[in-house]
Amino acid sequence: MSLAIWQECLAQLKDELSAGDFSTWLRPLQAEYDNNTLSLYSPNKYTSEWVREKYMDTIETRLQTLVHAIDENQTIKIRLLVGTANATENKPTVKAVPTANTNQPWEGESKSISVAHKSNLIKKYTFDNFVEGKSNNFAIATTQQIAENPGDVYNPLFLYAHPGLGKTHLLHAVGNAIVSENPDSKVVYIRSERFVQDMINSIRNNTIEQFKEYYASLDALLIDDIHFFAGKDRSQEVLFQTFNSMLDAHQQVILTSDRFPKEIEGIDERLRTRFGWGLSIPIDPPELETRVAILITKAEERGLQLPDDVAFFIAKRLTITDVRVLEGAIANISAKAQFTGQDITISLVQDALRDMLAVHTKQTTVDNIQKVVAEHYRIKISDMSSKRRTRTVARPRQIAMALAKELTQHSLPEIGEAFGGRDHTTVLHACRKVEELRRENNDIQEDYKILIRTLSM
Ligand SMILES: Nc1ncnc2c1ncn2[C@@H]1O[C@H](COP(=O)(O)OP(=O)(O)OP(=O)(O)O)[C@@H](O)[C@H]1O
Repeated sequence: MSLAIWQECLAQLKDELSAGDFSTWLRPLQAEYDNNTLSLYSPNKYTSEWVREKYMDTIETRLQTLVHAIDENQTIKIRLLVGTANATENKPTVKAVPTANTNQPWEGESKSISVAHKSNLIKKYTFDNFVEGKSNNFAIATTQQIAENPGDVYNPLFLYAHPGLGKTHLLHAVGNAIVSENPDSKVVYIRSERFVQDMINSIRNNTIEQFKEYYASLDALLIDDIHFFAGKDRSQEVLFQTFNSMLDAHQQVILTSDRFPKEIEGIDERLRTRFGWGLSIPIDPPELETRVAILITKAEERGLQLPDDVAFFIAKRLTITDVRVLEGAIANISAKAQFTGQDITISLVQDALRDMLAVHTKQTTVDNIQKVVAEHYRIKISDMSSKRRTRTVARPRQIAMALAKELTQHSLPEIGEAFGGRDHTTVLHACRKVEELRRENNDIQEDYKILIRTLSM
């Protein structure tokens, strides 16, 4: 057995826990496997206590099930420690559960815990708990139409977005909606890695025809993270055949990727063209109001009441492009509030999110915004403060002012001051102008999004 068993366990828990809980508590654990012992290292005592209290039982049960699937007569020890792999502070807690034979291969094992032959739909991801905003309303409207008429309206549908903007959530939401409308329909969600792995196993076991038949029998196939196919020629060929026969038979296919179909490198031209045959829709990073709504919704899901001013406080500071960061923030706040028994106030939030906010504030100073925008438009930083009014300089300056307004806490007069002592009305005018330009001019809208992304990383 190898560390793969822990990875499989993590992959399962990732589907079950909220992304915030997963990335706050489980992702930071470092694992080490040696001599039939799985050691999990948490970065600090606080995380260790939380993991022990909330997740240890689940982790053990999960590992036990995985191990039993291979061999019922083995045992493994699980230790939860504070520290990193080679420098621990605490005495370990040792717990024993049955496990696999150490010499037994895990990867590619024909007994591997394949999930291809079930829907894999995660019930918690629905349209109801997907917060709508300008950044995603087109994607929501389209997927809802598909849910009502799978196979008929937009086929295939291609959703693309940066990580953490809700592609997976929407895929499950469509799947759940189709099944709830028609419980007999066969809908399958599958990650591309799993599709490839199942295909390899089928080739190895001489069951590729059954593999193809299985996909031919579905009403809807939801394939996540299609960029994973890059460079995997044989898998692309099988995907291409599967895809073609499904589209010909009006079976719904929805695919997601982190980029526009034509931009996925390492994918055969025929396949890329086919991806683009239906509709390709982006999901953009959530704007301020949507971030606020997401924070409030995620808090409600934990039974927490997040006051509006606190939600705005967080959303203005965490101008992220990955919603998991917002979920992580809520997980931290929730833990802090539970531990201390305090109400959720801005001061509690400042305390709970100290590190997160510090990292973020460092990046979103007006100076940094000016630097990043100047570099983007290849103008001098000094032109951010100069009196020059030619458009090549004035436009980027206005964009930088609008970004400063959106991403920092500075007032209009303070921003004006930072841009060569300009009046606050000039800043206000710049913000309005940029808003108008973003609506009317796609290039500016794209530039603006790229800049926000750069400044949020
Ligand atoms: N608009 C939204 N409303 C509510 N939750 C959201 C929204 N957007 C994203 N999320 C949440 O953020 C987390 C990450 O979303 P998801 O896994 O769907 O992203 P993704 O685009 O598939 O990311 P990746 O490319 O890394 O797989 C999920 O828990 C999801 O519920």
